[in-house]
Amino acid sequence: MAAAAAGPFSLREVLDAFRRCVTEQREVLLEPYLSGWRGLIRFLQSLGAVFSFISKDAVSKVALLEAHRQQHRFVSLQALVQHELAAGPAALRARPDSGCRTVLRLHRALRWLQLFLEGLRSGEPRTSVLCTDAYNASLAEHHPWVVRKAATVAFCALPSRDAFLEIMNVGSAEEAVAMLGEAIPYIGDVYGITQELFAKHKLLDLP
Ligand SMILES: CCCCCCCCCCCCC/C=C/[C@@H](O)[C@H](COP(=O)(O)O)NC(=O)CCCCCCCCCCCCCCC
Repeated sequence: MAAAAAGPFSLREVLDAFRRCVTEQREVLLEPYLSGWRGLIRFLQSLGAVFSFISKDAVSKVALLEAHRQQHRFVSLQALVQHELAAGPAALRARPDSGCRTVLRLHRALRWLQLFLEGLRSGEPRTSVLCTDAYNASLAEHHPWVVRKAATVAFCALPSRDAFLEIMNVGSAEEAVAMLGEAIPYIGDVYGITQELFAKHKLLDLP
């Protein structure tokens, strides 16, 4: 898979990617955005086969966006949205493979990530509880019952908080928590800009 880089996951690369995302003009750059997602997917894949139905969906969405990015040479999320909106809102809503509806799915997952990382940082030891709470406050309302059920079952297989902090590969638990504190605002910034962009163009409910 071209999306996967070699070597073990490190939270640092995800932090770096999301840090590179936002320009001075408050645009979201697609290349680091998709790199950040590739890093997250690699992490998810390292957690085992129970999560493969989730990582497969994320992989296909990142691949679709990467193809759009290369085909149209989009630099930013704003350019992608503008390009797809030019065909008219009705045409955009009718496209099951649009970049906008695909970004929207990842965007909702980014909110999950933000909440989950905040939870990890807070010290709650039960990662499955953190994960379920973050999911219920973000993605769950957009998923049908069967997906919610499968997700909730998978969350029970999550490693403990200590194991989680360790596989982030940034050193001690304290260092991992410190890096979470650094990463969360960057992720929140990308989330906030995307949310505003999609709200402005009434794209938050794209089917
Ligand atoms: C660490 C535990 C990981 C738990 C992941 C939590 C998110 C749970 C998502 C469950 C999605 C189930 C798969 C199916 C999804 C699709 O139905 C659904 C709708 O798509 P459609 O409109 O094209 O049909 N897709 C989505 O909503 C997009 C889901 C994307 C999930 C990406 C999750 C990446 C998680 C990365 C974990 C990294 C943890 C990092 C800690 C340092």
